[in-house]
This record gives sequence, structure tokens and C-alpha cells, in this order.
Amino acid sequence: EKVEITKEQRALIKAILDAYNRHQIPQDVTKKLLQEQYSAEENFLLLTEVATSQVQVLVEFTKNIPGFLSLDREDQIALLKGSAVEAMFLRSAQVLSKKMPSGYTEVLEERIRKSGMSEEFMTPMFNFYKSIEELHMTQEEQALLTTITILTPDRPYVKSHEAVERLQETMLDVLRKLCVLQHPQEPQYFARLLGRLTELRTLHHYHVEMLTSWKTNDHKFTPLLCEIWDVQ
Ligand SMILES: CC(C)c1onc(-c2c(Cl)cccc2Cl)c1COc1ccc2c(ccn2Cc2cccc(C(=O)O)c2)c1
Repeated sequence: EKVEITKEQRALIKAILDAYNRHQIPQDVTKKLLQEQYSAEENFLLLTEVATSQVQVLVEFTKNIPGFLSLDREDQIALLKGSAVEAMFLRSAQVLSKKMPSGYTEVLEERIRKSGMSEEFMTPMFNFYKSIEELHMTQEEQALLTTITILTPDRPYVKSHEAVERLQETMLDVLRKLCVLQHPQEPQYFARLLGRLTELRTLHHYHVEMLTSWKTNDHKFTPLLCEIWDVQ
């Protein structure tokens, strides 16, 4: 049947895309990524700074998701804690797959590869990056997929499951229509995007082990990361 994006849905896409583009990691953090020397220690410190900055960016973005601030306050926290890692995997995949002019992508990839992370996590992580790159998502799709990840109702400690589900369904409906309109030659494109959300959950489980292995090698995290990732 004829797929039509309503006026309200167009406004929703604009609000989410504006918020998504407005929030970038500060220049001083990204400049350091290019300048500092390469050592496992230095790479870990830089990535910790990037992750901390990314969490702050994520909180700001989430506050601009229409309807998010009307959710129960404790549920807002539960959604942020539960989705932070997945949103950051998505964001890092989008940044790494965009071949940035400044050679910045290669630098970032190099620092991740040499940050004391064990091989068993590296492979699934870079496979994920490759699978995101192959999708050639538009900015709207990236922003909406991140929003849908954040609005996942079955995170730990979420009380008003239905309220979150309603919000997520609104976003899923918009994304489905966008996919049909922007990828008419690929009827399965929307399903492929949702398949990435399943892969994100697997990476989330790997990430918990990554943190433990970094902890055992006495790596320090910032207070914000300890709080959002429940690290002691
Ligand atoms: C604590 C630290 C060592 C860590 O633990 N797990 C991960 C971790 C890792 Cl190693 C991979 C994926 C997700 C996480 Cl949490 C990390 C490093 O975290 C990040 C977070 C975001 C990342 C990166 C790499 C790229 N990005 C996205 C990015 C970078 C620069 C600018 C912008 C922007 O929006 O302007 C976005 C690393």
C-alpha cells in the first residue's frame, strides 16, 4: 500500500535528527585522539575520555527525544544505564564507518585495537562495524536506530514497560516508513536494521566481560562510567 509519512512523523524525524547532529564530542577530546602517542596505556586513557564524553553527549541527546522526559524519572535512568553501551557501539560504528577526511577514523580504530582489549572481543566488534558500514544508513536512520535502542522496554529495572513500548513503537513505525521510502529496491532493509539491534545486545554482553578483564588488569574508569556501567 502507499507508504505516507505524516506531518507529525516528519516533525518527529526533524526533532530527533537535530538533536543527534547537535551533540558531538568536544573538539579538544577528538584533537587529543590525533596527537597523543600510541601506547596501550595512552590509548585506554583516551578511549576512557571519549567514552565519558560520549555518555554526556548521549544524556543530552536522550533528553531531546520527544516523550522521553514525560516517562517516569527512574525509568529514564534505567533506560540510559541499560542502553548506554549499545548506543555507543552504534555511534562508534557510525563514526568509524564514515571515512573521515582527517584520517581520524583510522586513528580511532588503531587506538581501539591497541587498548588492552582481548582478541575475543575485537573480532565481533569489528565485524559489527563492518556490518553497519555495509548498510550505508542515512543520518535519519542512524538517529532513529539510536533512539529505538534507547527506548528498549525490557531493560533491567524499567517499571512502566508499556509507556516505553508505546514510545518505541512510534519510532519503529517512522523508521519502517523511512526505510521503505529511502530503500525502495531493498524490501528487507528495515528487517536488516532491526537485526543490528540483536547484534548490539550480544556486544553488550561481551562488553561486560571486557570491563571485567580491564578491571583485573587494574585499569581505572571515570566516576561517570563507573556509575552508568555499575563498575565498583
Ligand atoms: C572506557 C573505554 C576504554 C571504553 O570501554 N568500552 C568502550 C567502547 C568501545 Cl572500545 C567500543 C564501542 C563502545 C564502547 Cl562503550 C570504550 C571506548 O568507548 C568509546 C565510545 C565512543 C566511541 C569510541 C570510538 C568512537 N566512538 C564514538 C565517537 C568518537 C569520537 C567522536 C564522536 C562524535 O560523536 O563526535 C563519537 C569508543
